[in-house]
Amino acid sequence: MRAAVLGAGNWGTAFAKVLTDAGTETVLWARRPELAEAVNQRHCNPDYLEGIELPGALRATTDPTEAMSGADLVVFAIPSQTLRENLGGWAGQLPPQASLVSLMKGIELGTVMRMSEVISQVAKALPERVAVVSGPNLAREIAMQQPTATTVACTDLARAESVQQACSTGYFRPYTNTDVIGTELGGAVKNVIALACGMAVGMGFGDNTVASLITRGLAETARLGSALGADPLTFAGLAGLGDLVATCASPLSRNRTFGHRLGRGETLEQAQQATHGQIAEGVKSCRSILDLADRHGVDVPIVREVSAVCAGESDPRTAVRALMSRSIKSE
Ligand SMILES: NC(=O)C1=CN([C@@H]2O[C@H](COP(=O)(O)OP(=O)(O)OC[C@H]3O[C@@H](n4cnc5c(N)ncnc54)[C@H](O)[C@@H]3O)[C@@H](O)[C@H]2O)C=CC1
Ligand SMILES: O=C(CO)COP(=O)(O)O
Repeated sequence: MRAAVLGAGNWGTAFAKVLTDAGTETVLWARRPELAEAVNQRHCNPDYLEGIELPGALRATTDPTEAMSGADLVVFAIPSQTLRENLGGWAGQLPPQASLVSLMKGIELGTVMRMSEVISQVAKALPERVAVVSGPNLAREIAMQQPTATTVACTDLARAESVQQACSTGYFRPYTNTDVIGTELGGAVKNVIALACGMAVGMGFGDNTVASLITRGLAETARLGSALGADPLTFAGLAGLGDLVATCASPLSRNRTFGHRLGRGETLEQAQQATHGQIAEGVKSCRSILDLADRHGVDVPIVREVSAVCAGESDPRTAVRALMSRSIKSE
C-alpha cells in the first residue's frame, strides 16, 4: 500500500507517521522546501511537532505530483477553507483508482459543503471513493504514540476497511463506519463547541459550565445531523462524543485555546496572532455551520452565539447571557 499525505502541518505529519508505522509506504507533501528537508534529513518537523522523531522511512517532497505518483491513498490535511483551491491544482494528478481520504474538520463557507463533498465535486470522484478519518485525535498525543481510537467512514465499507488496514498500529486503532455525514459533522461542530468551552474557562467558569456546553453542544450537533440524514448513533461514537470531549477538555486544542483567549478578554486579532499560523477551524466554520442549520431550520444556539463572537458582533459575556436567558424547555 502506498499513500500520499498532502499537508505537512500538525495532523498531516502525525498521520503520515501513523501510516508509515503501519507499514504503508508514505510520502508527505510540504509547501516549504526547508520543511521537506527537515523530514528527509533530520526526521523531524520542528515547526509543527517539535521534539517528535519521525520514522526514517517517511519521505517528504514539495512536488505534489511526485507525492501522489502510484498512491493507493491520497490523504488531504490542509485547512478546510483552502481545500477547493488546492485541490483544483492537484485534481489532474490524482491516481484514478486511489481512495481519497479527508482528515479535515470544517464546512466550506458559502457552499456549506462538507469536505468529502468538496473532494467529490472538485476531483470529479464518486462519493464512494472518498473516506473520512475523524475522532479524538489531537495530533501531538498521537505523534507521541499515546493509545488513540478513531473512525474511518466511507459509504463503501470495503474501502473504509482498506484505509483502516493502512493506518492500524499498536497505538492508533481505527474503527469503520459508513456514516460519512455524521462523522464529518461531528468533527466540524465540535470545534465550535470547543471555542465555547474555551471562552467559558477563560471567563473563570468551572466544570459544570463546560459539561453543560459539551452536552447541549452534542444535542445541537445531533439535531443538525438528523436533519442532514446522519445516523444519530454516530454522535455517541468516537467522531461525536469522543472528539467533542477530547477537544473541549484539552489545552492542546487550537480551538479551545482560541476561545480561552477571547474569554479572558483578548481581541480576535490577538487570539488569531497567538495561533502562529495554525488553523483553528471553528473560527470560520461556525458561520458555515450556522448557515447550514438555518437552511434546514435547525436551532443551534451555541453555534449561533460563537458565530456572533467570531464575527466581532458579540463578546463571550453577552453570549453567556443570551444562552442563559433563552426560554426554558424540556431536555
Ligand atoms: N491538529 C490536530 O490535532 C487535528 C487536526 N485535524 C484537522 O486536520 C486539518 C489540518 O489540520 P492541521 O494539520 O492541524 O493544520 P495546521 O495548521 O497545523 O497545518 C496546515 C497545513 O496545511 C498547509 N497549507 C496548504 N495550503 C494552505 C493554505 N492555502 N493556507 C494555509 N495552510 C495551507 C500548511 O502549510 C500546513 O502544512 C484541519 O481541518 C483540522 O481541523 C483533525 C484532527 C486532529
Ligand atoms: O481535531 C482535533 C482533535 O481531534 C484537534 O483540535 P484542534 O483543531 O482544536 O486543535
